[in-house]
Amino acid sequence: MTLMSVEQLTKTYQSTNVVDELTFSLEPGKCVALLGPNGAGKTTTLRMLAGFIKPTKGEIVFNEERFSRDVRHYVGYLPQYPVFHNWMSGEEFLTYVGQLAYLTKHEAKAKAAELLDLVNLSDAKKQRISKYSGGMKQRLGIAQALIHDPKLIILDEPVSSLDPIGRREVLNLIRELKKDATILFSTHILNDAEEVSEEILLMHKGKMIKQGAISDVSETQGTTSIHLSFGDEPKFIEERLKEIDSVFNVNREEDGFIVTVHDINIARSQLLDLIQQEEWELTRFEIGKTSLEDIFMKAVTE
Ligand SMILES: Nc1ncnc2c1ncn2[C@@H]1O[C@H](COP(=O)(O)OP(=O)(O)OP(=O)(O)O)[C@@H](O)[C@H]1O
Repeated sequence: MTLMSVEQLTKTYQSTNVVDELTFSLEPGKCVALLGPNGAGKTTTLRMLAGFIKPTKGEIVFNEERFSRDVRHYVGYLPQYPVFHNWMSGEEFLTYVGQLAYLTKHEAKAKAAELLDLVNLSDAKKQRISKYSGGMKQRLGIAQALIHDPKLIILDEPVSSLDPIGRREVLNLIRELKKDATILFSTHILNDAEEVSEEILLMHKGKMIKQGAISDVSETQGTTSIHLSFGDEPKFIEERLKEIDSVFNVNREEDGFIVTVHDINIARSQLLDLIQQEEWELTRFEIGKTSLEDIFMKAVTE
């Protein structure tokens, strides 16, 4: 079953399609990372999905039905630059937000306590928000997005501006939340995507250039690399390596060679046979997988 499907979603500003015919769907219970460099159109996409701006063209369908109510009933949203009333305490702020979401004061207080516990801020609930660290503010922002028990949680760059401690706190929280929620978050930091999400949507210049499970996306990119170093560089080594049929490419590096190969098992034995036969002094033989970073760089520079 699909939680949300998006078809040909487009936003045009001054005759430029900053979001250009995106089609994808979100499955319930998954954590999906929307990746892309600055200006790719991530924020604009998320704002349309969260119901804050209208698409120029295209369709957003929730739970296989046309929205019967305003999409904001189903979606919790943390903007890239959340604004808080810094003079309030975390507890006061969440109670206030709860009342804005039509909870009674009593319900709002109970919900605030539940959420403060969930985002690990119970100990700081009486502190003014102005005293919170960046990570604490982001966690409060996430709690605010959860006030009406949304089906989908959308987080715009939730960790990009945080120091390593804040980043860790928020990534841990996302990992907790994804146990029983569907999360879509944007980032330009690939490690964050690899760490907590199962799927990626990769955007560039408004277009979707790659999408799918992280494992599939890395595998479909095909090649694997082997880093080789030698004590004394053997003569004609580059030519000799290129002669091997499973070798796809050889690049010279400062400390040896990066050999990209088609089939790692065949390449490993062919390379080791050659090295043994020639008695080359091998000092390093390291297999590397194509990382999400490589895929990203390849996709955005194509
Ligand atoms: N209201 C607007 N009017 C005109 N252009 C806009 C508007 N909002 C966004 N844009 C343009 O749309 C493009 C995509 O912006 P968007 O903020 O969605 O990108 P992003 O991927 O979120 O980037 P970042 O990581 O920098 O936030 C940019 O070129 C931006 O200048």
